[in-house]
Amino acid sequence: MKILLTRKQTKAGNYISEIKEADEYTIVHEPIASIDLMERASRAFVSIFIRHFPVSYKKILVLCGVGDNGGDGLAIARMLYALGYDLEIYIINHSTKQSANFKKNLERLQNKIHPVEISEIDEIPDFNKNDLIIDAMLGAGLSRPLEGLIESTVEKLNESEAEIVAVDIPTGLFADSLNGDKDIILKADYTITFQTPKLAFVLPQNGDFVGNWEVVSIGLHEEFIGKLESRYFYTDSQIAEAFIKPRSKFANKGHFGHALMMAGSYGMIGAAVLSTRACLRSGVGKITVYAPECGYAILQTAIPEAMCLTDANKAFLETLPKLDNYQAIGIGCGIGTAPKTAGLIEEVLKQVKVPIVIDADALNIIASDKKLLALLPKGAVLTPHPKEFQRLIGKKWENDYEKLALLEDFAVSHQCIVCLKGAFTAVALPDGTIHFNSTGNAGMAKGGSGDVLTGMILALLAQGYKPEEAALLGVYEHGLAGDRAAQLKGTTAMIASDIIESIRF
Ligand SMILES: NC(=O)C1=CN([C@@H]2O[C@H](COP(=O)(O)OP(=O)(O)OC[C@H]3O[C@@H](n4cnc5c(N)ncnc54)[C@H](OP(=O)(O)O)[C@@H]3O)[C@@H](O)[C@H]2O)[C@H](O)CC1
Ligand SMILES: [K+]
Repeated sequence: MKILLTRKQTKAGNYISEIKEADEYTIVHEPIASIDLMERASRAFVSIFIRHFPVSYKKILVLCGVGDNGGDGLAIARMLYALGYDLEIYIINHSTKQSANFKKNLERLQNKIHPVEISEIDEIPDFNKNDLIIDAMLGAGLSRPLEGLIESTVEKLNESEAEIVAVDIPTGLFADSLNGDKDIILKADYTITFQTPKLAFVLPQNGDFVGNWEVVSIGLHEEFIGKLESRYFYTDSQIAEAFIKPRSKFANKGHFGHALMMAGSYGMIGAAVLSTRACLRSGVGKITVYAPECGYAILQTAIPEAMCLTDANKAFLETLPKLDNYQAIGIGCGIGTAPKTAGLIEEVLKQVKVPIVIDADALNIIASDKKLLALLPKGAVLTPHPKEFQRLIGKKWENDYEKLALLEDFAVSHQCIVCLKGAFTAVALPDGTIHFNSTGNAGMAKGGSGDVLTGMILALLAQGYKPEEAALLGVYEHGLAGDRAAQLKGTTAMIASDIIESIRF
């Protein structure tokens, strides 16, 4: 799914809103009247809302601004009222310019519900934990940080224990540009957003404001959206599943590649076990794990399906094995950063001729000797967590938007694929696009999860998936396996081995 922007810089240097353009195109070419598009959006919101909140759940306060977000609020209130919900409407008079759709929806209330107008700070009602707030104050039209009446309303809401559902975007949050440190932004518990995820929603710094969010289609013109030149994407099930290659009935193990996993050191053989097992669970034909000698008995016992080659060194990897017989190579999980291991990494980078996935200490080794960056093969898949990525680029970022710019820059300049791990793992491709992952959960923020991902990506590379596909599909399936594991064990209890046991292809 494309992530459409409300503030996109054109080649000429000015800014446009892709969402507004898609809106206008839909209105003219579907065709549909603007007020009917709002009706459709509001109905779509309600269809999701009623799944989460039954009629007698809580008293609902619908807080409306006077633009189209407020118009949505009025239409949503009318629809929920007709379904029997107990609600009050408050209009926050932040401006004297009411939008045409807002006015029309005010008329459509037909005196059935009488909105309370709020024009002064002392008229803002009290909010408490038995209230369910629908935030329709401001959405995609936010043009400056909050101030005055609307800022005070949001402050009061944030201090209350009321439960909050935002319409489209929590009030005060810029959809795809940086808020100031001191900006007041509504802390929503849920956000139901229209048509496209907003870039702000996938950035960790905004997690407190957006809460759990869901996208609902409002039927904007697909062909128009298809033609937009987007830089940001959201990997949903439709995109990920389209990559999956079916296994032919007459296939044999030779069709699915022979992978080499170079992993482990004394005290970290577990990383070799996890990554190798995850690789096997992800469809590889054969795997050889190359580990220091101390890992031999452990690996042969723990993973009978894998072949094991050992380095002469007992404790860490030192000597380059033959790389000829493999379709893909994985390197880095638990290898440590001994100087001799660093020498091995340099040799691998110089000699590798097949797709490669590089993780953990292999990345740290590259980061500590920047000349190795020049040896990164085109199309290499790198799987750093944020600290490892900071070491690679040699600097810290001030905010998540700067992080995205650095990520894009790195992937383009090194022509490689970077999977920056975290909630909504960001996969940057050599063409400069960034693809945020839709699966996964906080239970995966534990030792070993990254080793599992490396193994999964290695398996896909060995099976002949293009590096871009292997990264996007691997990250998606890894998160999905994590979500299944969380259902079985809970996010606190689940461990990396549970993720492996939940891989399903
Ligand atoms: N395609 C879609 O997704 C659709 C979305 N819909 C809904 O429409 C809103 C966007 O509506 P819009 O009218 O463009 O914008 P808002 O309602 O968010 O706000 C506009 C008004 O707010 C004023 N404004 C802006 N910033 C501030 C501020 N910091 N403090 C106070 N007031 C502010 C702005 O005034 P100006 O002075 O800047 O002119 C406007 O008056 C979208 O979010 C969806 O909810 C449609 O329903 C269907 C299609
Ligand atoms: K809102």
